[in-house]
Amino acid sequence: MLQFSLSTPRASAHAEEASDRAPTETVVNLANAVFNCSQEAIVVTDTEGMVIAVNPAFTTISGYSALEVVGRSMRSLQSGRHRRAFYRELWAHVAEHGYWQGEIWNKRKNGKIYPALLTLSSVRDANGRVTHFIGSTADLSRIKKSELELDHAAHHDDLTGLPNRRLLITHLDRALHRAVRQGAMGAVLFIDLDRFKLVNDSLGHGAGDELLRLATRRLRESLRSNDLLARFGGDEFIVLLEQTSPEGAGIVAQHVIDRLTEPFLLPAGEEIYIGASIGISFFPNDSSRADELLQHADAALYQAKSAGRSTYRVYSSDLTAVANTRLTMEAQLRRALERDEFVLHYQPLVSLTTGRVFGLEALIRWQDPERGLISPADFLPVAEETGLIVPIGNRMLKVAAAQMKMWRHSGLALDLMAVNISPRQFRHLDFAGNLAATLRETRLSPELLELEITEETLMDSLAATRTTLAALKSLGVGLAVDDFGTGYSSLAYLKTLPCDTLKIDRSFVTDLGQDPASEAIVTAIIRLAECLGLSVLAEGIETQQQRDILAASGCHMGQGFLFARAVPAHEVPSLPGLGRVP
Ligand SMILES: Nc1nc2c(ncn2[C@@H]2O[C@H](COP(=O)(O)O[C@H]3[C@@H](O)[C@H](n4cnc5c(=O)[nH]c(N)nc54)O[C@@H]3COP(=O)(O)O)[C@@H](O)[C@H]2O)c(=O)[nH]1
Repeated sequence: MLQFSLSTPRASAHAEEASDRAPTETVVNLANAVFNCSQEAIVVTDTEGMVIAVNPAFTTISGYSALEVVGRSMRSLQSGRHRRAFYRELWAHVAEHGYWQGEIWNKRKNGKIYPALLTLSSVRDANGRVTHFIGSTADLSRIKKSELELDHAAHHDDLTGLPNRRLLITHLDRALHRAVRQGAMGAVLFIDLDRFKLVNDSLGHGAGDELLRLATRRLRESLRSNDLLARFGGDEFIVLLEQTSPEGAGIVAQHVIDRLTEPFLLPAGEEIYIGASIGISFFPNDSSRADELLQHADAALYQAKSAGRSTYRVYSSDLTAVANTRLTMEAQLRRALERDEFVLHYQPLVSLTTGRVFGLEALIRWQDPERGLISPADFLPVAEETGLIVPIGNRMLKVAAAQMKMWRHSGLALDLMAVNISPRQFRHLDFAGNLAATLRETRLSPELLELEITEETLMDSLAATRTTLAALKSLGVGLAVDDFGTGYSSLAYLKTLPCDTLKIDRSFVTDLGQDPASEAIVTAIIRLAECLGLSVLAEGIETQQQRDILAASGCHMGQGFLFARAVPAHEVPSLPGLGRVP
């Protein structure tokens, strides 16, 4: 162990003070202990920079033993990363202030360069003459590594490793400046995975995460190495293309869609089909602000989704108006939900042979205080798109169940309350639990409630549908396939679902008596229902002729304007054909 006694003026003064209280030998021993036990590398040089002593921490950090460096010039230990001017300034500071502190690059014996915090002090004798220099360095490699890791974590997405929204904005800002400077065109592609939420909701978040990783890989493979791919959040990705053209961006968008439309094989063996919709905005033409460009691409994405998904759309200024309307509508729907402005109207379900009203279909309306009664076609698409349909639908389910309970209690001869369930509501993880709570709260017998689920929703994700239907069925409610005939039902699959009723879509009923093809389809649906042991009900009956054809073909239940339009709750007790329990 090297022995070294500190002898700076301050140290001397302290030593003298201390000598009044403790023997000088003790102070020297303490100084030795500090020198030898310090975790910082300490190097003592003479005024020419020749190393006189180093402590054990120096050996640990640098890899040099004391024997290897003592007697050598400090210069031989420099990293070579700093210019001469840097050292000139450093020594000038030491000369003026007696010390210098700052970050510096050092070199280990194995040649590796590492960052260190150096404190360099001059040591003066009793006459104020500089006798030595002491350099004390703390190795900053670990701290720097943590800083880098933290920086990476703050700017990248954990799951996919892609740049996150923050880093994207930084890149987009720079790309915008470059485009303006160079007079070039760039594009922002806003990508949303189609049907991703369905996978997440039905197969769980683990499967969803895996799908996002696989999708990321495909996206990377679809792009050039200098295109930026970022995860914007959830199932949304952004691609930033520089030096491109409308044709070029269109080709990239189509290629991305094609690649994401190919099936994905999850590790658990499920084969998943998703696809993607893309909105494109161009810079600097559409905007020279990053946030606006993203908004524009998002508006175009909305158009792509509305156009049937798995396609792309390019932003045009008219889209801003459309997006604004959608945003306004979303805010209005939220407020309407808070203020309880959604109401149900009820359309009678009628026996085609006797004309008796045996049930009701609950149909939502928005009672806006200023605009009056708003039809579901005008607000349900936005409610579905934004997910607001879940709380709205659940509220309506509860209102319908409570109302049915009350009407039954008051003696109305009603055997069925049919309620429409939206695709998103049906796929929501908590749907069956919510329904169970509604049945408990309203104390309605479950067999009096029938859930109408469209054929399209049922055919969307077969495995998940089966699980949800089984959960609903176990609660004892009835299940009807709504708009039957408009989807692409696999009859083999339909046979295995626990459904009770097929509702023939209005489009086939409308043409009855005029179009033999519609008559043939309706007859086929009625026969199919018979074979599957299901009830059949025809929607949209408007004429006596339609009613007669349906009844003659074996369909004995129906609804439509011929009998009654949907009416507010207070009109239900006086509906013609609605009896009372004797
Ligand atoms: N998720 C939910 N969806 C709902 C809810 N309430 C309604 N809806 C869906 O909105 C769509 C439009 O509904 P609406 O404007 O109420 O139209 C219904 C009937 O008024 C209409 N109908 C009934 N008979 C006739 C007829 O003879 N002619 C004619 N032109 N239209 C008629 O059909 C609609 C009922 O359709 P269906 O549900 O398929 O039985 C509609 O798709 C509703 O499903 C809700 O609470 N939640």
